Amino acid sequence: MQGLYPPDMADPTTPTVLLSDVEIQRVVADLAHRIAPVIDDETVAVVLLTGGLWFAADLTRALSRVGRQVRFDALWLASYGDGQSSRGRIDVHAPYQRPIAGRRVLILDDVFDTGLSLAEAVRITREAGAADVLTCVFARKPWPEPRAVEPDFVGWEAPNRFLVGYGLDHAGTLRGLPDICALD
Ligand SMILES: O=P(O)(O)OC[C@H]1O[C@H](OP(=O)(O)OP(=O)(O)O)[C@H](O)[C@@H]1O
Ligand code: HPA
Repeated sequence: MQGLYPPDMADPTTPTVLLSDVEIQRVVADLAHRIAPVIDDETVAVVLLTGGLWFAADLTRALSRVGRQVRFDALWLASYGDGQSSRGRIDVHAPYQRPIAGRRVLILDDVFDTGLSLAEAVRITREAGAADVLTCVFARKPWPEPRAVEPDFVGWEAPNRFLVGYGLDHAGTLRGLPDICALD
């Protein structure tokens, strides 16, 4: 890929579009309708940085449009580094900014793959004293065995391919693609 977007079909390394930005916004709006009845304005939406940023920005605005003005915080976790498979160890780069003890928390992430990142986020959140922990991922990838924690809300069941765009990166690149694409 030569930095061109939309894709140059003659380039064999061009990411294949799996879900367009228009379809992404439909999925986000649908998630907001499903989530709104189980949260209130005291709920803390928590983005898992870095990849969850784009989804969390869209979902919190979609929630606002259906009447939910959530609080907001971030947890900065990393497990993939620059590779295409999980290192199996989660590094916590930044903890919560504000106390969440006694609050309902809605954890938001771009993709659920091995499930390790979400499980660690849930563990940290419970340990910080949250009253209740809900989880929502934009995309869930298939996995051969049961994962420790399944998300409460899933926007899109993704194929088992390496995804980029809408926050998903390849070694820090391609997060800003408006569509979700497969690189393999
Ligand atoms: O279910 P898992 O196998 O844990 O994979 C999902 C996690 O992997 C990515 O994060 P990454 O560690 O690459 O950091 P990033 O958010 O900076 O991309 C993604 O944003 C999820 O948080
Ligand atoms: O398919 C993926 N793409 C980018 N980052 C990821 N982290 C887990 N799975 C993926």
